[in-house]
Parts: sequence; C-alpha cells; structure tokens
Amino acid sequence: MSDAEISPRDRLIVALDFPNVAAAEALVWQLGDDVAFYKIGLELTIAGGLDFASELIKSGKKVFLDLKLHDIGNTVEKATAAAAERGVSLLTVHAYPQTLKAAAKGAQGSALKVLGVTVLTSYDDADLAAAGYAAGVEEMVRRRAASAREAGVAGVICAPTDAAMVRAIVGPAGLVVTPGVRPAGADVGDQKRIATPADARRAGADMIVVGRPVTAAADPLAAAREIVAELAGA
Ligand SMILES: O=C(O)c1cc(=O)[nH]c(=O)n1[C@@H]1O[C@H](COP(=O)(O)O)[C@@H](O)[C@H]1O
Repeated sequence: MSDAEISPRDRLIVALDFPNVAAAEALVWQLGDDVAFYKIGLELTIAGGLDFASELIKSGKKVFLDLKLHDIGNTVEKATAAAAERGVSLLTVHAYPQTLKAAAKGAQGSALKVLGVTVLTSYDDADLAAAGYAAGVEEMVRRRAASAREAGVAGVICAPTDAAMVRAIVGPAGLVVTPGVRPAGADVGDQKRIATPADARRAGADMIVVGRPVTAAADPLAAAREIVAELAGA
C-alpha cells in the first residue's frame, strides 16, 4: 500500500497503557471501528497483554508490540522471531546497531515490521548528558536513524519534532512513527519533545502514537475522532 492510500484512521495508533486487560478491553470496545491500530507496551504486556494482543489480531485489529528490546544479538533475534510468530504488525527495539541487525534477522521472511527507537520523547539534551552521552538529542537521533536504515529494519520511532530530519535520513520508504503527540491544550505529562497530530503529520510522520490524550479523556471516542479529523486535514 502506498503512503497516500493509508487512511487517516489507520495513521492513529492508540497506546493501551493500562494495568489490566479488562481496562484495555473496555477502551477498545468503546472506540469500536473508529480505531484500528493499538499499541501494547510494557505495563499491559506484564499484565496479560500478549494473549490480549492475539485476541485483538483475531478480531481484525492491528497490534504494535512496544517492548523496546535491547539485549545480546541472539536474544533479540529469537524474541523478534517470536513476536513475528504471534502476528503483531510492529515491534520496537532500541536503535543500537547490534540490536537492530539482530531484530532485522529475527523478522526476516515475516510480515513483522521492526522500528528502532531513536531517542525517547521524554529525553532532552540534559537527560542524555546525565546518562553519560556526549552527543545531544539531534546528533543522537541522526545517528540512530542512520543505523536503522543501515540495518534494514522497516523504520524508526522518533519525536514529532525530529520527524522531518529523520525522514530525510530514512527516505520515503522508511516508516516514521511518532509518539509524544499532544492535541493543542492537552496535558503534556512526562513528554518533552512534542507536537500536535497535524504538525507531526506535516513533518513526515506516517503514523502517530497517542496514549493519555485518548485513554484519559472524559470521552475517549470523541478525542480519537478529533485526532483522526486533525490528521485528515493535515
Ligand atoms: O516506543 C514508543 O512507543 C515510545 C517511544 C518514545 O520515545 N516515547 C513514547 O512516549 N513512547 C510510547 O508512546 C506512548 C505515549 O503515551 P502518551 O504520552 O500517554 O501519549 C507510551 O506508550 C510510550 O511508551
């Protein structure tokens, strides 16, 4: 499917960051046909989310398994192959060359798309310095996006504020997915590098990941619909 053929609805991935499957299930039921793509991350995975991922896939939804893998090559390769076996569409690994190459190998021959996490959207230059890195966010994002391209994974996760720069590195075929998305006026929470859905899309994001602005909204369905409408207009 070419980029132009992806509908605005399919560009929204809702993050099911819940402490149990019942809460995630209730939200999916509430959002109905308005949302087709869900992200299952660390919290829900630990609380039974893997079986729930299989159920979602069976019901026709797409699943992004956000495990942000980072380990020795053999472990990453086998874990990626296991995720592919489960039928999830997307899987995250941290964008270190060894890890990316192992994940690319594990996904070989399957429909699974591996995304390399560049620099977390909750990090700024000071956070990288505190972690011992000499490079700032921009240099690190550039380096990691290039590593993802060189390893041959499907794409990257980056902040919407980095999307244009990343697009230039990964090219038109690379998948650019951006969390850290906040509709105008929404609570920022722990995110530091953010943009609105329309700005993320205009900067070159193929898909956006949204959690709390939908899951914590008084009316999650209305919030999701507004985001899809904003994407459609961008
Ligand atoms: O890989 C991710 O999805 C991710 C990468 C990143 O740099 N920042 C980031 O926020 N995320 C995830 O995206 C979601 C954002 O959630 P909200 O801040 O509630 O919209 C969370 O599930 C995060 O785990």
